[in-house]
This record gives sequence, structure tokens and C-alpha cells, in this order.
Amino acid sequence: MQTATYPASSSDQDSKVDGYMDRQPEDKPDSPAQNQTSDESQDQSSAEKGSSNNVWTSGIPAALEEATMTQPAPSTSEGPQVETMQSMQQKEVATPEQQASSNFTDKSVASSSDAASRSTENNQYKNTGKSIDNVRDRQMRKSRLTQLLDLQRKRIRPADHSTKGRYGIQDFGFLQTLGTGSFGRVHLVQSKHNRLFYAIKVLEKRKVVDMKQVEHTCDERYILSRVQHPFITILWGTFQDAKNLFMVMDFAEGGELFSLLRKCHRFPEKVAKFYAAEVILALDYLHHNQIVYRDLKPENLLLDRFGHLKIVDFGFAKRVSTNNCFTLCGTPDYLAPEIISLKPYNKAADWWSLGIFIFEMLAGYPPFYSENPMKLYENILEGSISYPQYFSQASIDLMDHLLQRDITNRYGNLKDGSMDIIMHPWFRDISWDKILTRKVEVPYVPPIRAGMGDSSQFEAYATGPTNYGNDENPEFSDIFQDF
Ligand SMILES: Nc1ncnc2c1ncn2[C@@H]1O[C@H](COP(=O)(O)OP(=O)(O)OP(=O)(O)O)[C@@H](O)[C@H]1O
Repeated sequence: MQTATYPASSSDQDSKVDGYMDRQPEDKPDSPAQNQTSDESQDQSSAEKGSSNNVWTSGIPAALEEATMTQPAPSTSEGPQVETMQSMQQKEVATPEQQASSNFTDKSVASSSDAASRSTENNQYKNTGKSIDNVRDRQMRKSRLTQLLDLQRKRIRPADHSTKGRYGIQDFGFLQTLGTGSFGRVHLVQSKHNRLFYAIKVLEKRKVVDMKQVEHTCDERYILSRVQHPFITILWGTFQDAKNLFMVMDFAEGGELFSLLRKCHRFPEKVAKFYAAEVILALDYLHHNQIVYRDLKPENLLLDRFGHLKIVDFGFAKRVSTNNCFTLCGTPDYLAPEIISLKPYNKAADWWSLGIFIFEMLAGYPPFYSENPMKLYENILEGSISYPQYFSQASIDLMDHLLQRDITNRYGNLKDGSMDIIMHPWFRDISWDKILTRKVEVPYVPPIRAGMGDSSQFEAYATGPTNYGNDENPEFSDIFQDF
């Protein structure tokens, strides 16, 4: 996995707080393509073709019924893959790598367009403020959005849906390493049956046990086997051999948002808003299903072939009721004050991390950092934030409401829950239904050959040990029965 490098700081992901690191999966796709509905193909195909609907300018359309997500929409299913390949090939003829950059690779372009957009934002914010949405309009928007979100919130795979043993090592050809983690690595693999590419996360059972991460690992498998959301990776199946656990997931071909952010230095407001919006919908979904994610950061946000986000790494995700989490986990820069203070914490911690995430996208570095972890924690607890002068007023207002040390004042954790964030003026030009249905013009389409096992957006790793599949003397199979 990559390590963030911030100005005058190091936020090494490996230097996470003691006492956590986990992950693991389970289940196999006998044929993920079979699980796709025609609605999904339509959805994806319209996203591929680049809908003419523009998320930045449209209002709140009525088409709730069109939010067709009765089943997970696997990006690796055959239908969309064929279309994607065609569309990607066409794009390649026109523009290969440059099409990914326009206002990204050239920082001066990014800054000037950002300045224009910021000025507009500030004017709108000053001139209209909350008055642009009079109370009645606001109530109507809110109720339509709530209806829309409720449709998605209810989509959860059945508890008896088993991912266990659906695949085995013999079903896949193991290719290069895409990333490494605390307990193993993630491989690009190709199914020997349908020839499609997937990502398999491999966890060494012994390491998981030694680092006391069994519960986290089992939670990760369980949670990923239940959720179904356009911005959350799909877990197709799990299996195990004598020494390892395997989780078969969609291959998010576009690489880490982290890499894109470092390449661009920082994102223009519109771009940051787009990624923030996708993350918000995913967090809203998880929270309504009583799941707190606990590890939001750009390294855990991957891009699919279309340029939409996929949240990966549910190693710290937890099922919660209210204030029942105590574990010190997460990544230092993104830790909420209540976690550092070892107070019980809840979903509000994710909204704090969202504030950090928005800041980091806009600035290129997080609001709190220090080489020294203790100093970092002090900074977080002290909570004084210095916003760069180029931040818009609306963005600062939102971050102020998210980065509240007192959770009883923090947006996302108040009476209206995530609606306070969704309805915030910074998101005024976002059409949430189009975000949710992926009918938006994405700011960046990864320059990849879709469906071809193209791992060019990932760091190159020495392949590492792949002596998987040994079933002799199985270890800990009683502990990992669900895999
Ligand atoms: N579905 C996927 N598609 C493509 N790449 C992936 C996928 N899942 C994970 N990766 C890559 O592998 C890396 C490590 O994955 P992940 O964070 O899930 O592992 P981990 O063991 O939990 O890591 P850590 O211990 O650092 O939290 C990711 O940062 C990403 O680069």
C-alpha cells in the first residue's frame, strides 16, 4: 500500500495506531455476470456512454424509480464489460492518457479554474446563503432526497447469502500484486471460467490471529457479504487454504484516489465535491444499516473503470448500535478526537473523517499532521484548523460543522443526520439522484484498457509468494469457519 507524504510530515499508513489492522473476505463468483440485472446493465451502460445529464447544473429530478439497484452492479460482469471495452477503445483512439487530465495534471490550470469556481461559490454563498432555499423548497428537496436515499438504504443482501466456499484457488489464475496490507496482499486474478478479472485479498491466518484481528476480519467478511451499494466494492466469495484466507472482490481498475490526489497536488472544488458526494452516500448507506466504517482515507477509495469510487478495506468496519465502539483504530491523521480520547464513539467518527477528507482533497494535505504521533493527537484534540485562503466560504462552513470536537455539535450526528451534510450549501449544485445512479459526468476517467486486466494504475510490486492452495495441516479453520 502506498504511503502518504505530506509537506513537513509523514503520515505513514503503516504507522497506524496500535491495536488494529485487519481485513479478510470470503465467497466466490460462480459467475458474477449472472447476478447482473438488465437494469444494472442499463445503468452502467448509460454511465459508460457519458450521460448528457450534468450533475453540476441539474436540479432534483423525479426519477426515483430509475434508481435501479435491486442487485449489486458488478463492474466485472460480462455485459457491461463488453460495452466498456468498446467505449474505452474508442476513447483511446481519440485521447489516451491526456483525457484523464484536463484540469488535473496542470496545476496552474487547476488553480485558475478553481479560483473562478471559488469566486462563484463565494458569491452564491454570500448573496444567497440559506435564503436561496426558502423553507418550503428546502423541505421539499429534503423529503425527495430522503425518499431517494431510503430506496438505496434498504438494499442489503440477505443474511443467509453465503459467500463461503463459492470458489477455490483452482478457479483463478493469480497475477500481479495490486497492493499490500498488514496481513497479506491483494492480487489481480483472472477467473478460469469466465476469463474476467477480479481482485483477491489474501490474509495470512497466523498474522490475523497473532495481531488479535480475528474479530475484525470476520466482521469485514460479514459486512462485505451483506452490503450492496454503487460505491462499495462487491465481495463475490471467500475461501481458505491451510494458511490463508481469500476474499474475491471486483477489480477496481482505476487505482487509488490517493495516487490521483498526489499526482494533482489538490483537487478543484467541483472535483472534491464529486468524490465527497459519492463517499457521503456510501457512509449514509452504511450508517443506516448500523455499520460504522472507521477507516475513511484516500488510500481506501479506489476508482472503477468509469471513474466512480469504490470503497475498499472494511477491516475496521463494525456493526454498531449507538455508542458501543471503543477500539482505537483508524489512520492517525483521520482519527476523531473522541477515538483518541478513548471515549465510546459512534458513526459520528466517520463524519469527522469526512471533514478531514474534504480538507485533504482541497488542500493536498490533511488539517492535522505531525511527524510525532503524540503531537498529532494533541493537535487533533486541540482542534484548531488553519484553512488555506483559497478555500471557499461554503467549504469552510461545512468542514467547520464536520470537524467539531463535540459530537453533539457535529454534522451527520444531529437530529437530521446526514441530511445536514447533503443539504449544505456547498453541495447546492450537486444532483444527488444522479450521483447515486452514476448518471454523472465524472471528473476523471482512468486511462486504462478496461476489462483487460490492466493494472497500470497501481504501483508495481514484486509478485511475492503465491504458494497458495496447500490444504495440508489446516490452521485455525475452527476460527474462520465462515470463509
Ligand atoms: N478491489 C480491489 N481492486 C483493486 N485493488 C485493490 C482492491 N482492494 C484492494 N486493492 C489494493 O490493495 C491495497 C490493500 O488493500 P486493503 O487496504 O484492503 O488491504 P489491507 O490488508 O487491509 O491494508 P492495510 O493493512 O494497510 O489496511 C489497496 O490500497 C489497493 O491498492
